[in-house]
Amino acid sequence: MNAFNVNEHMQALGLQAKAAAAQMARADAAIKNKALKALARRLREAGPELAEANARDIDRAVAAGLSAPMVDRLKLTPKVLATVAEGCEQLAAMPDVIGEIIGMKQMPSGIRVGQMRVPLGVFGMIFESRPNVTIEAASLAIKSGNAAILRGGSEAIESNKALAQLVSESLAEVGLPVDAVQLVQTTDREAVGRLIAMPEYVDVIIPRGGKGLIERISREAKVPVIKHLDGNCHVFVDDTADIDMALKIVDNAKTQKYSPCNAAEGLLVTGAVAGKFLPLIGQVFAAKGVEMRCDAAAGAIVRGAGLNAVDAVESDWSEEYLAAVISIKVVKDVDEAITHINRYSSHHTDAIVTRDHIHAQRFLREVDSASVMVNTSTRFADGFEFGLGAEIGISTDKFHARGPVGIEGLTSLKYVVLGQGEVRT
Ligand SMILES: NC(=O)C1=CN([C@@H]2O[C@H](COP(=O)(O)OP(=O)(O)OC[C@H]3O[C@@H](n4cnc5c(N)ncnc54)[C@H](OP(=O)(O)O)[C@@H]3O)[C@@H](O)[C@H]2O)C=CC1
Ligand SMILES: N[C@@H](CCC(=O)OP(=O)(O)O)C(=O)O
Repeated sequence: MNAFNVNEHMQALGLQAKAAAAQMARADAAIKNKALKALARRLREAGPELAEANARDIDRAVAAGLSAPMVDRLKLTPKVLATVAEGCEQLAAMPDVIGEIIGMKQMPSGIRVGQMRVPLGVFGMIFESRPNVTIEAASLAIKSGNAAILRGGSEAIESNKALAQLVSESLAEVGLPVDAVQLVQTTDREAVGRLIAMPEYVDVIIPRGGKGLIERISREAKVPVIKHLDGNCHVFVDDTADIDMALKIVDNAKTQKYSPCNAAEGLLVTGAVAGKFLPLIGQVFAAKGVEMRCDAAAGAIVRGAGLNAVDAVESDWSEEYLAAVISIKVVKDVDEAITHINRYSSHHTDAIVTRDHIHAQRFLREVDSASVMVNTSTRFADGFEFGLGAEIGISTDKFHARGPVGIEGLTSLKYVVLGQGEVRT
């Protein structure tokens, strides 16, 4: 048997994706929607092959000593499958934006100028070991008329192969090219190196992951990149905050799930309310086993309430724990909070809890993050929650797409010009 050749494999995926992209770009909206509904049906009716593939991934992850939240992220429970199936159906029900022409205006020369929404072409996506993302990316690729080459996390390879099979069957069922969504069949990271350096086939790369991934992409990518990076998200409790509301929000932002990029990793509290708020949230955290890494002022209050605190070091302010740990700092006012966030946050999502309209407005304008929130939890930074139907991920880039990326983020606008024989003088 021939040895698996990564280079040849990636070359083949690229070539096939390019051909499929042309067909997807002109595919009828009704056919794409039919494929999405077929995929939803297959996910709901998935047989033992999928469950067995997922069990193999989970067993391997447990044996390798992966943390509980990371193993959790791998699981294709009936609820996860129902949610992704529902996501496909919701996308099918959404209007098709491909081919839409907007802003048509008559110019003094007589020509009419507008913009048409078109797919990006082929996107390559590298993402974490969360198999539901395979379906979210596949369904968004179909709806937006793109072709996708997907490289999921190595811990999820078996589940991803089984899911990719369902996607292929759904595309084939409605007569769309099966190569519109392809999964990289190896966990060899050399494949990532190839995927990000094939400008002849790939129009854009969407990396979704932590710093190591991004360093490699920034060094080696030869195609445009929409970065979906780490989330060092903050909640700032202002001096006029409703304390009960702040408790609910901070608790949810930190503890509802520890592994997502939109979970809070830093808590900032103004000195005016720290004495009241920190003992209360400290009790909530202590009961849930959340380690509190505090600056001197916060530590004194937390310890004064009879709770444990760890002294924060400089690196804690930039840390994305993805675990039951939070950094806590007492700040003087909204200015210090904004300065701290702009210096240490990963520019993903940050929230203020306040009753002061001016402070809320300043936070929204001055915090330089993809999503800025008032009186709610950072956990809401999500395409589904923002009404996009589904999401490719949360872009921490400023260009092309920022924040949760849905259908429109996978498209661009080209100019269309309609004339009646006008020429330029
Ligand atoms: N902004 C967003 O939308 C999201 C961001 N994230 C972020 O992702 C991180 C958590 O996921 P985690 O699994 O730890 O992320 P990693 O960055 O470790 O892995 C993500 C993907 O990148 C690959 N990868 C990582 N490093 C390299 C490299 N040097 N060369 C080639 N491929 C590489 C991994 O492959 P392999 O399996 O081989 O390790 C995996 O497929 C957090 O920082 C989180 O915030 C997560 C979800 C959404
Ligand atoms: N938008 C998603 C975030 C997804 C996410 O960050 O995933 P992961 O880091 O793999 O746990 C949500 O809140 O559900």
